[in-house]
Amino acid sequence: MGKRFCICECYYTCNFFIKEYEMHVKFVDGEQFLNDYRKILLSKSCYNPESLIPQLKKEYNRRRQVEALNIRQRQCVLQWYTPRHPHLYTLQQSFLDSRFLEVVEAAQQPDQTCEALARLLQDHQQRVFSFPVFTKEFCEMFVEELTNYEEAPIQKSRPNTMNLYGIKLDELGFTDFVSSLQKEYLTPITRLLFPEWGGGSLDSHKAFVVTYKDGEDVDLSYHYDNAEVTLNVALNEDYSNGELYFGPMRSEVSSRRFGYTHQLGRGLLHRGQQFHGALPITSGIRHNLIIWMRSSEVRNKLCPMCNMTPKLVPVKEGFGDGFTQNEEDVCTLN
Ligand SMILES: O=C(O)CCC(=O)C(=O)O
Ligand SMILES: [Fe+2]
Repeated sequence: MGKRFCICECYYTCNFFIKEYEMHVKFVDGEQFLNDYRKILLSKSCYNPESLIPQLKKEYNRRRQVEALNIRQRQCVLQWYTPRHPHLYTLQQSFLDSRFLEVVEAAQQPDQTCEALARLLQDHQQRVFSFPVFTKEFCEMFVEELTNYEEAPIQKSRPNTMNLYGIKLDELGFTDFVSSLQKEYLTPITRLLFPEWGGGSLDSHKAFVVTYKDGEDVDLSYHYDNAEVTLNVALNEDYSNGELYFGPMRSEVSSRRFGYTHQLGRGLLHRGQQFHGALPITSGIRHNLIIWMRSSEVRNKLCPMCNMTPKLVPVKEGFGDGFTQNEEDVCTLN
């Protein structure tokens, strides 16, 4: 039976990020917004919450048209953008660190256990693991490709509401690359490390590159991802500070924190619902590849963004937000 990818209806009104006040809000209209948030905004010294409404309205309208915009953007890239390194767009084993290939092979052994595999990885705290992913040569060429795209006179959409700078990899044409990486190399590992988060049934992703740079974004607020499992790979290291820090899972209460310093080519795997943030960089530019990996089996039961049974809205192209619906259940009005 065919499956259609979907978003949850909450996408249209929930989790609008207000960077100045580091807040996620619900936005249906100005009246609801002021009723719900005036007090809390005042407590954060925001004396004119009305002034936030235009930017929220703009985001509300963008989300209503996002599918059409994405399709148009991709067509524009296909028509106008000349890749600097075309061979990078198809994943090749030579891009991958030999130690990563060894881990993948070990993970595929019939009797492999989570504990034995975890011993081959660097086990930080709270089930956050790291291991080499890409070669230095690949990272350098990939950053050249991203910079070339960034400089091309084409309008770009931004990764998500929290990251205002960076590149969406679907738009640039890396969807198949990321799907192969997820299916052939990462799933054998996540299947063992995160079984309860659909590590063995990851069936879609949202991948982007975050860029931190003086004068643009320099850090990232504390948050959890719209993902079951996240891979975060450092693509360069010529910058200072900008460490990642982790807190508890969304469902836990704990003030425990630990930090992680990125290393070129090294990837970090963590559960999407584990709180984390990035400290400010103080010089240079930091590029990281982020893959939000999704399991429809898990998220179809509970939307991680509204924490309710998702209200499914099918999309025409792409993975939506990783929810699925049986083709025959899709209600077609046109
Ligand atoms: O900057 C980083 O290393 C983390 C980025 C991140 O957590 C995200 O984009 O979801
Ligand atoms: Fe994140």
